[in-house]
Amino acid sequence: MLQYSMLYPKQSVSRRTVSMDGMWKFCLDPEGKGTEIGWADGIPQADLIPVPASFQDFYTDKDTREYAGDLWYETDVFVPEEYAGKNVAIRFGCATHRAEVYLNGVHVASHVGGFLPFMADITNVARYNAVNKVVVKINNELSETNIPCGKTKVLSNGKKMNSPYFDFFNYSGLQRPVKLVAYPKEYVFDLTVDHRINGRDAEVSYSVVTTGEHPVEVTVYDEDGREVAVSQGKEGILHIENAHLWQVRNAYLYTFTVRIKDEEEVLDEYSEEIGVRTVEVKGKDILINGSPVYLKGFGKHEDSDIVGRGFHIGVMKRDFECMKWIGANSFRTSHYPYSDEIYQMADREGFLVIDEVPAVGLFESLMNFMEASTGKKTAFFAKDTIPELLENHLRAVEEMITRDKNHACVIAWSLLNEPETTDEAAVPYFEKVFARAHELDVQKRPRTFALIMNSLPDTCKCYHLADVISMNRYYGWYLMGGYEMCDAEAAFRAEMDKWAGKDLDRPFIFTEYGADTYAAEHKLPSVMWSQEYQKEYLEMCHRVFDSYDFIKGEQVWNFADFQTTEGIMRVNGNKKGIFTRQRQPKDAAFYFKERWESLPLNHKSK
Ligand SMILES: O=C(O)[C@H]1O[C@@H](Oc2ccc([N+](=O)[O-])cc2)[C@H](O)[C@@H](O)[C@@H]1O
Repeated sequence: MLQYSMLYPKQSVSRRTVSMDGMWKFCLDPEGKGTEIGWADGIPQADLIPVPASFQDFYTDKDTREYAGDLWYETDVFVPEEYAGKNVAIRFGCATHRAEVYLNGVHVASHVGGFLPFMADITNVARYNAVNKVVVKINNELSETNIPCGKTKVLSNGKKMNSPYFDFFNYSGLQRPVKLVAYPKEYVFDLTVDHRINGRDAEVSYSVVTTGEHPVEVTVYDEDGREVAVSQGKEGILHIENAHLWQVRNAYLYTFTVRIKDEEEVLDEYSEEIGVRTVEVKGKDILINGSPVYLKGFGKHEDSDIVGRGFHIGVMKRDFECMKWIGANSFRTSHYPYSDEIYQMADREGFLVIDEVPAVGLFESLMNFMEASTGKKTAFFAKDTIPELLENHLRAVEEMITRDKNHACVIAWSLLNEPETTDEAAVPYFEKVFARAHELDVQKRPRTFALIMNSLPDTCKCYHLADVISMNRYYGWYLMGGYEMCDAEAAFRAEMDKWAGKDLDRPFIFTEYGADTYAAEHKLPSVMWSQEYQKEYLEMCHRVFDSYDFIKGEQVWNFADFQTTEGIMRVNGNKKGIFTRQRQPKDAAFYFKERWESLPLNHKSK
């Protein structure tokens, strides 16, 4: 069985989960000698550090914050006697960017890719009714053979440094919850659902994978706990009469319970909350339950003070409250799949999510700036690193879709952010990635990728593969900013006119547009970086959006200010937030609230 294909860990009559979050031992390994000198058995001189969290922002010295290389975590976990005879595993929400896991000195798991969960099966290695030592070796170096892309430099003092081909800070470590899980030998390994609406009723086709031959029963309960459908067998169709559909910002979640039965005995039971809805692209529209929607929302990051990219349940709650207040209905998980809990909350709150794989930096340049807008070619897809990169990319697509396929909130897969698309060599690479997503998703959700500034109607070789065309555009910021705004608008319209001329009969959305804004800066008349300029810039973009009927969404960059690599293009972070990093509104937030509360859900469609 695949290590990564797993249902989110939950308790039930047959399953146990115990949180392993808390203070773990932690140390850096700049010489990369830990494995050789036996750290798998236990790490030396360890500091204590919170899990989940990025390690970088706790410390007060730069060498730690900027550290590139191996880092080690260790904790003790008590495995109860009652788990003996079951499958026992440790589930890591993520380990950024690659990990080796040891239990009592024995290697139990490896994982590459920093933003998706994996399991370490410890059934045969664990000591039962005893304390067990868990050691995790993580490496946070960037390369061109793994996503996200970048490189590792060595400075003249011998220290390594990450040099990302993207702007967000390379936060790393055990950034998401870690859980000890126990489940029966014969267990529910996977559940997949697909929805069809039939008048007032819904038909949910499902398939269940188990590790044994005993019969399977699937029961659906409504929000009041009433049984509304039941079906026998590993595959089948659940008929829900008078179905309560999951709607945008008006969610309804049924509980789907899968039971493996031996006569009357329940061998395993697993429940998941699932919204019943359909997603489809038809002509220039994105349809949810057959009705057109206009996306209003954000590109986001998992990013906050102190914990960095670490999952924090309070930050998640505040983000959703801010998004509800402002009248948003959607977000993109730029530039990596987020922690599971965020999709659960989006399901509950009725948000539409564009789920993005960590394929960012597929364009060689320092932080992706400037050069990208000049039309520079880096022949990225012609490099000899491409076969290995593709393999890692395809696996991330597979792990993301496997993890997120049942979430009602997920309405599209974003398969790359701002790759180089001006070279023919990109085409076969894109074809493989797009084909894999289509093949893996039974719901056949629309696939997209975010087009960088120089991916233009006459230069982009890959847009034909996207079911929804997602544009990242910075006219009036990176191009023709400030007093040149009138030319920026003209150039923006000229590009959109060319797209219109192609008559693609497909929806376009804006997945990025934005202007860096210092929350403390006011200026009349405006200058770039002032709050007044951010609003003028946004008004210009919205004038353009509102002029084209095929534009079916706007996700401004970014929800909040976020930490980046330092450099002359960033003032201690990217300041394009509509909210500050502390999640307080800039002036533009009030402007968005007014606009989004007045735009109907079917804006520009009938
Ligand atoms: O710069 C930004 O704020 C954001 O824009 C995007 O990157 C660009 C950078 C420069 C240019 N350009 O020079 O045209 C275009 C795009 C990235 O997707 C995003 O991660 C980043 O934070």
